[in-house]
Amino acid sequence: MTQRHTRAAVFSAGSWGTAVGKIMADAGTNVIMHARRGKIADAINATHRNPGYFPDVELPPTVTATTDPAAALEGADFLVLSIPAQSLRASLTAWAPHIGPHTVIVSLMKGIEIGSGLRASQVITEATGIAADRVAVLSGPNLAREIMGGQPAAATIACPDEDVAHRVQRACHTTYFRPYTSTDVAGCEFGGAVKNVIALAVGIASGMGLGHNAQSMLITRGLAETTRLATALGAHPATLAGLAGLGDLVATCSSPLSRNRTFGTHIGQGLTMAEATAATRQTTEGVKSAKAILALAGIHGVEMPLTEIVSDLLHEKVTLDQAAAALMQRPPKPER
Ligand SMILES: NC(=O)c1ccc[n+]([C@@H]2O[C@H](COP(=O)([O-])OP(=O)(O)OC[C@H]3O[C@@H](n4cnc5c(N)ncnc54)[C@H](O)[C@@H]3O)[C@@H](O)[C@H]2O)c1
Ligand SMILES: O=P(O)(O)OC[C@H](O)CO
Repeated sequence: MTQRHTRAAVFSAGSWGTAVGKIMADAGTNVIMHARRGKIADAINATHRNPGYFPDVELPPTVTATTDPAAALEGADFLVLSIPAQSLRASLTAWAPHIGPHTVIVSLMKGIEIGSGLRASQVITEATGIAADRVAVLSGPNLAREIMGGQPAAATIACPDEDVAHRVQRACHTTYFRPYTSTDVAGCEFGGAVKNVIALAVGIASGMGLGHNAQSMLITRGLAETTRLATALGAHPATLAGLAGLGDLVATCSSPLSRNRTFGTHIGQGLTMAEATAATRQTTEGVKSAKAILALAGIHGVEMPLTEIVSDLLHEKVTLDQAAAALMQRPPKPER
C-alpha cells in the first residue's frame, strides 16, 4: 500500500507564505497555496513561480495553488497561516468552517491584535474554537528572500503539545532550514512581534545617520524591554535569548531586506507616515502592533521606552530630534 503524502494548506501566497510553502514541499509535503488573486494562483500552477513576490525562484512541482479556501483545506494535515496579523480574525471567520477536526494550525504571524492585545495564536483559538494544543507558532530570524535563495536559517516551533511541535518540525526540516521545538508559545510570539517595533527604531536611527553604537544600543535595550513584557506575560526569559528573540531581533534590525527596518529608515530620513506607507508594498507589522504592544505594557505596568517613542513618532506626536533627546535624557538607572 502506498503511503499518503502529508498535506499543507498555506494561507496566503505572500512573501513568507510562499517561502514556507517551498520549505514544506522541499521537506516532502504536498503544499497547496491559497491565493486571493486568481492571477497568482494560475501562475503558480502554470509556471511554478509566484510572480507577485519571487518571480525568479522556481517552486517544487508539489506546490500548487487555488483561490478556493474549501479546496485548499480539503484533507489538510496542516493549515499554515501567513497574513497580516490585523486581518487574521476576520479571515478566520470565513475559513474556519473548512478546517478539519484534526488539522494542526501553524501560525507564522508576528503581530499583536489592536484592541484585544492578543497574540496571533490566541486570536486563532478564540476565533476558531480550536484548542491551543493544536496551534503551533513558527518564529525566528527568517528573512523570506534569503530562504527562497536556499540560504541556511533556523527557527523555533512552539506548541503547548510537544508532539505537535515535533510533527511541525519534521514537516519543515530541510537541508537549509533547521527548526527547533519549544513549548513557550508566548515567548516566541512576543519575541517576533516586539522585534518589529525595535527594527523600526533601528531603521529610524539609521535613516537619521546615527552610527552602529546607537543602533547596537537600540537592539540591546530593545531586547531588555521585549524580555520585560514577555516575562510579565508568562514567557520564559531563555526564549527571548533564543532564535525567536535575540536571533530574530538581530536579523531584522541588521538587514535592509526587513520591511520594518526599511520603513523606519524612511521615517528617519524625514518621510511622513503617508509617504513611508506609500513607499511600502508588503506587510509591516510593527507599524500597527506598536500601539497594541504599548497598551499591553500599560496594563501590565511594564516600562517600554523604545516602543513608546516609536509609537509617538508613528503618530507624528514628536519630531526625530525630540525623540532622540527624550531617549538619551531619561533618568540614569542600573542596567537591567
Ligand atoms: N516576509 C518575511 O520575511 C517574514 C518572515 C517571518 C514572518 N513574517 C510574518 O508573516 C506574516 C505575513 O507577512 P508576509 O511577509 O508574508 O506579508 P506579505 O505582504 O508579503 O503577504 C501577505 C499575504 O496576506 C494576504 N493578505 C493581505 N491582506 C489580507 C487580508 N485582509 N485578508 C487575507 N489575506 C490578506 C496577501 O494577499 C498576501 O498573500 C507577517 O505577520 C510577518 O510578520 C514574514
Ligand atoms: O521584513 P520584516 O521586517 O517583516 O521581517 C521579516 C522577518 O520577520 C525576519 O525574521
